[in-house]
Amino acid sequence: MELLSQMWSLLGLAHPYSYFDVPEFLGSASVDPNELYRHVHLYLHRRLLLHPPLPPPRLTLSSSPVSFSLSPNNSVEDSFSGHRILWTHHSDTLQDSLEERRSFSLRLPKWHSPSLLLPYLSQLSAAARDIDLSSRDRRIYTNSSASSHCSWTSVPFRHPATFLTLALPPDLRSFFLSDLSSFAVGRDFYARIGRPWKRGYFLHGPPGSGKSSLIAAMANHLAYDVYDLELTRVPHNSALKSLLLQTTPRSIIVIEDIDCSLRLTADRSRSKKRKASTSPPCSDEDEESGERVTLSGLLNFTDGLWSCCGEERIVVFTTNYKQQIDPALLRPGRMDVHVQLGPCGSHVLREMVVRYIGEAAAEEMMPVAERSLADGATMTPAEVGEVLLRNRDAPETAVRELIAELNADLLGGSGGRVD
Ligand SMILES: Nc1ncnc2c1ncn2[C@@H]1O[C@H](COP(=O)(O)OP(=O)(O)OP(=O)(O)O)[C@@H](O)[C@H]1O
Repeated sequence: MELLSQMWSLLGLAHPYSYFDVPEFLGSASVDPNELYRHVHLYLHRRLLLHPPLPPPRLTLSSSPVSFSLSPNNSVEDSFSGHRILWTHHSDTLQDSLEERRSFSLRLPKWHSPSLLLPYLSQLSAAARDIDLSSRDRRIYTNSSASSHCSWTSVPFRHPATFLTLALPPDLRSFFLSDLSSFAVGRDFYARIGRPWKRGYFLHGPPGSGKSSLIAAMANHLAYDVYDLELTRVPHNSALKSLLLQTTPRSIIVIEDIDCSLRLTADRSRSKKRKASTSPPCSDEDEESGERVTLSGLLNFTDGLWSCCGEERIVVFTTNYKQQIDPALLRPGRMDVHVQLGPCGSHVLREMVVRYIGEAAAEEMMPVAERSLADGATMTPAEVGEVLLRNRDAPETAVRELIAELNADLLGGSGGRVD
């Protein structure tokens, strides 16, 4: 690059473009050169796939998806704010060594380069992060046995639930879509207000009301990994901290059935009794002996000092029995969003019937079903799904069975709401 610039000045010509050794140029800015290199690589790869230049770059065919690669000294064009931008791939072999050094050089119009470079690179990094998110293989982790060294094991996460496949009351669906999306782009907001970039959801409702499916839809919507934390396998608070430290950003940490994971309420009431007697505040015996996970350990995990290691994380607690949860876990400021899921309302029921057996069946059954629902009949989405699934090739039977089950159950119910 330097050589090229010198050639232009030797020839006495006004050099129309500026070349940048990007990491050097950004030396004073807080940019990680390795991360930037990776972003440039991802971005150019996607660009080559979408806009192959002429003559086309080398095409690599293998069992994995088709991919283009840019041979050394070849360039790929981009544009930004109406200006032409050129990336060139370089590959040099170091003297006295077989090691190959690869780099990209960026060429920008000279007179605009100071104002273009940083906005262009930050746009490129944002695009690369999106590509990264949408293409990476996501995983679901679970904590392994209750040995003193707790760790996570994982498998690929391929749950099919999304906010399109789940039947939800429209206001709940739009609440989740906008709440999750604004969380995902909230880095600057959380930094500005001085809070860790995390969000807590507390989902409660009867078995089969869709709590796990909703978590899967959240993870799919954000393209996050899932850490399914089995508290009964965590031997003590230090192990809980260690597990937390091992989680990665852009993840959802889930504790299902929090009411039966631990006897947290019992811990709490014992602790209260102790406080009323002679023990000093917070002197939880279990915590002192370090023998098990306590309520205070869990609270520290959700919103204490340890909660802010790592960023862009969502914590979800679920329970079938909200009344059995210690109020300390639910007090304002602890879990940001409380959502009650329940038996199907008429909207959810209709949506499920349409999706499983078609519009005509829904038209036929909804007037009768709505009367039963108004009279207090309840069925959870899981119960409705079961009837529809086993009769998916016989819509008339499905309708008949659903109406019969609704009439057999005349208790009250809602369809789900944000508390
Ligand atoms: N809103 C929904 N739309 C479509 N199907 C649903 C919905 N909610 C639940 N289901 C179906 O019901 C079944 C059970 O759902 P899920 O496991 O999410 O419920 P849950 O509330 O987590 O139950 P549990 O408390 O027993 O763990 C799943 O097969 C799921 O596909």
